Amino acid sequence: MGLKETKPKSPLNKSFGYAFSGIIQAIKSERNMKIHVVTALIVICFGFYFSLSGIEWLFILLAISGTITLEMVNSSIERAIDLATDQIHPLAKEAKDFAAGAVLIYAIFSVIIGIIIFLPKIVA
Ligand SMILES: Nc1ncnc2c1ncn2[C@@H]1O[C@H](COP(=O)(O)OP(=O)(O)OP(=O)(O)O)[C@@H](O)[C@H]1O
Repeated sequence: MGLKETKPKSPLNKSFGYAFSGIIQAIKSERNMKIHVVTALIVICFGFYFSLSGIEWLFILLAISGTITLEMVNSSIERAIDLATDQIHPLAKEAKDFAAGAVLIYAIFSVIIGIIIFLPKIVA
């Protein structure tokens, strides 16, 4: 019998606790997470300064939450691969590079959203 069958399910409050500690641990241990969180706080301050509309906030919050979420998934994929093998393997490389590519695509999309929303307000 594997760990999955023997381990009882965690109560909901404990699961939330694990999730929150995962977020804190990711911010503490990942340089990119720190960059994303600081950038997000700066963008949110700009958002209040420029009194963004509801739709504009929606896009900004989607960009921020999507980037941070993908960065966490990328970091967990990196850890899972490092745990699975310490060998150099083309599949390990692809898995890590695909995950990093996913973050990059969303980050570029987020920068474009930021430019579309903030640039006209800054130049006005
Ligand atoms: N086991 C492996 N086999 C083959 N290539 C690997 C392996 N581990 C890492 N790589 C290559 O090295 C790159 C860097 O891997 P690493 O685990 O150091 O991530 P990183 O880019 O430093 O991540 P971060 O800076 O977010 O911690 C990967 O994107 C991949 O191309």
